[in-house]
Amino acid sequence: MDSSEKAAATSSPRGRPPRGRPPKLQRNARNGVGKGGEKTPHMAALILARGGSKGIPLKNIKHLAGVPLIGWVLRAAQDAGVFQSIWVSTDHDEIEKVAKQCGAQVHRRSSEVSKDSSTSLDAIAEFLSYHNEVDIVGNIQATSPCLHPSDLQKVAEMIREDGYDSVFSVVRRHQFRWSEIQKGVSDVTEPLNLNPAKRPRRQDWDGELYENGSFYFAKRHLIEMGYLQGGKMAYYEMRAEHSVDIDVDIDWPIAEQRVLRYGYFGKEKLKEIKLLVCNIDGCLTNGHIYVSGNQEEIISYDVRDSIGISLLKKSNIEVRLISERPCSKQTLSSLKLDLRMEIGISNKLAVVDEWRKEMGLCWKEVAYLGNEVSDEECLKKAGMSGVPADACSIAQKASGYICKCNGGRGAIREFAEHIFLLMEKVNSCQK
Ligand SMILES: CC(=O)N[C@H]1[C@H]([C@H](O)[C@H](O)CO)O[C@](OP(=O)(O)OC[C@H]2O[C@@H](n3ccc(N)nc3=O)[C@H](O)[C@@H]2O)(C(=O)O)C[C@@H]1O
Repeated sequence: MDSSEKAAATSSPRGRPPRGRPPKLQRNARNGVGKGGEKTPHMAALILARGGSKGIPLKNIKHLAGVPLIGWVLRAAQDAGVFQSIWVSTDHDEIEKVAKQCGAQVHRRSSEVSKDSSTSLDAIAEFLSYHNEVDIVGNIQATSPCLHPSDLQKVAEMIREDGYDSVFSVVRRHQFRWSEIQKGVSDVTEPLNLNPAKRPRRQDWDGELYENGSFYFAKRHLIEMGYLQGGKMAYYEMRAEHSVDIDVDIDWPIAEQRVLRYGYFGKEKLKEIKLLVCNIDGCLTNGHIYVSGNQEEIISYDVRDSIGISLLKKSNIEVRLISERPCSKQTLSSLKLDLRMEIGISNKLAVVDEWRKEMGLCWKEVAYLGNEVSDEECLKKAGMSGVPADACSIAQKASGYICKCNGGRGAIREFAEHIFLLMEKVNSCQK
């Protein structure tokens, strides 16, 4: 358990009696806690991802730190191990494709619940009307990408064990609020949650709880009555650093930094990278080969990539090249990259495995940049994996990072920077 997970486990969910309109629900047998051998209620994770988004076009699948936005929460949901099914509800073909690549099932929703004016509740209710098997829905918002499986496990327990009907995420803030000055109504402001004569210090004040939009869990009956929050309600308090809400486009770069520092990168702990293996055609080059009259191969590469390679070497990360095609060694050596390479390799996994054993490394210490079907196994095994933006979909699916740059056009340099960023994360966790 890393330090962030440990603190998340100590987050304090506290139940509050419902106030105001939401009705109190009767616990029924179907949603019961499993006494007397009843079947475990079906808890479905549901990520709403419509195609039209206000600020950022196709926001839900835009790459954030190399991963499509929905990919971050899908990974957390999958690794939480508490859901009987994991769904993306969308009205868009491209989002459907990406959701399936990320391992989710897809509910194609109607245009009525995909409008700018449609609420999340409309879309969740529609999903439920098509899925009778689902008893509890965990609506996880892709716009909060720093979610961890441990958060979801805790909430599932609150619903299954403690009998809550609905649980939603909140974050604690220490913010002083002031009333609005409104022309003709009031021309002065008043403190709303502080006494200016006794301004509390941060450590003397518990702050206030705000919905942070990360997730909303609710039982079927509640949603069918038109509520996402109600019945026996509780909140789940998330750590402030995990609480990210991408609302407007200026939130995007902040979220990217946050996710690199505090996001969830999978079950296996990241290790320091010692070797980067890079496929030649389509990663080092753009895949084009020009053949001269005397059968000489001419390839092109990007100087940014050779800079990336020297930066990696300076950081003591060895770089090696591999290729399925018997490329011209003469052409490659004229690039003066001074890298060890193996060409004409039908089984890349066997070669990379040999290399890592020779260097005394485990797979977690190996990074792999590939773009083809023949790279799939290495991408899956490597501690860090990346593909250029124009890699084939099989390689993209197997990879943890999708570059913005194409192969032969800066992808190595970009992947190198991603490795350096993650190395900072590894090192800061070790301190
Ligand atoms: C559960 C709920 O009410 N969510 C609303 C949230 C929530 O109140 C805040 O996050 C709290 O901080 O606010 C909204 O949040 P937003 O518009 O960013 O939507 C959050 C995510 O849900 C998807 N979505 C939303 C509504 C809908 N009918 N279909 C969808 O696919 C979006 O694409 C996005 O990935 C808002 O800003 O108006 C609209 C959302 O509907």
